[in-house]
Amino acid sequence: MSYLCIVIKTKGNINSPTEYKMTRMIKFTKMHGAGNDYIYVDTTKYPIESPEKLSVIWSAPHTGIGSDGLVLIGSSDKADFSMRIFNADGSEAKMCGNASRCIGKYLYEYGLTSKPAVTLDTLSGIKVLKLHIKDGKVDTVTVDMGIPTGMQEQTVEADGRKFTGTTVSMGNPHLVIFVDDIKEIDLESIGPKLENYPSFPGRINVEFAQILEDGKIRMRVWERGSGVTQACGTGACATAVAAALTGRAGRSSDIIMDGGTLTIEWDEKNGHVMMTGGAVRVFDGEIEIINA
Ligand SMILES: N[C@@H](CCC[C@H](N)C(=O)O)C(=O)O
Repeated sequence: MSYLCIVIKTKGNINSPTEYKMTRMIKFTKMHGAGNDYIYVDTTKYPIESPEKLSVIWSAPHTGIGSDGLVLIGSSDKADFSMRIFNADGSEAKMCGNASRCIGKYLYEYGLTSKPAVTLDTLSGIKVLKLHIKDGKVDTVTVDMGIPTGMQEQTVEADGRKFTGTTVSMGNPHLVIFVDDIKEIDLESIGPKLENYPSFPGRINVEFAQILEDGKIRMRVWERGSGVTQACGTGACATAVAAALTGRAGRSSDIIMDGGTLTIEWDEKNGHVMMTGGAVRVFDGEIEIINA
């Protein structure tokens, strides 16, 4: 396991001894789910006051730790633990599929729980995580992502092209667009235009997807508040739902993203979407913040 110590001055002056007295070390863990990487902080031990600001500073690739955002693990009076998720631009989202699996691994492997099923309080309700354990480690996690809502056909225009997609909310909003050849899509150019499209005043996550010959689904994502990421758990669920609704796939799909594959099952009986995939701890670190 690697260990990293980074000092980032968020405010203050090297010549000011008073401000130096106000520094604090925060332990964090960098984790990824299918390449979607976040900085995880256990706020029961390391309370954080301005996560919106820290997410921007810490997520920066060259001057920070580098990540798609910041995830806070906390206590809850409604569930075993709580999760808050901040994008790299500091905006807070209601739900994060990849982070919920990583939290399952974090809680079990750092001894915060010994239960194979954990409840997680999120801004999008309580989620149940089922930990699949192999040789004492969390191998994969299945998350009950709840019932999708807001499914509607939506036509949008960007870079002189018209696209018709399906909106799906998995607690956070997604627009899923199926295309014949995903390689033709310039995501860096089209993504921000659709994220900020006038029809979506709260902005939106955008997925481009292609049905492959073997029935699996190749998907690339532009995430609201973080840009192109290697994977999006809620986006994978939204893609599977959109594919099933439009007759492109059945109720179970493998969604292949840039950083890995997630298996999504949309239960016909109760309408819940179940997401299964891996979670990886990259390294632990310590970072200094100056509260002045
Ligand atoms: N990567 C996430 C979703 C993170 C939040 C999203 N960018 C939003 O603003 O809604 C996932 O794995 O679900």
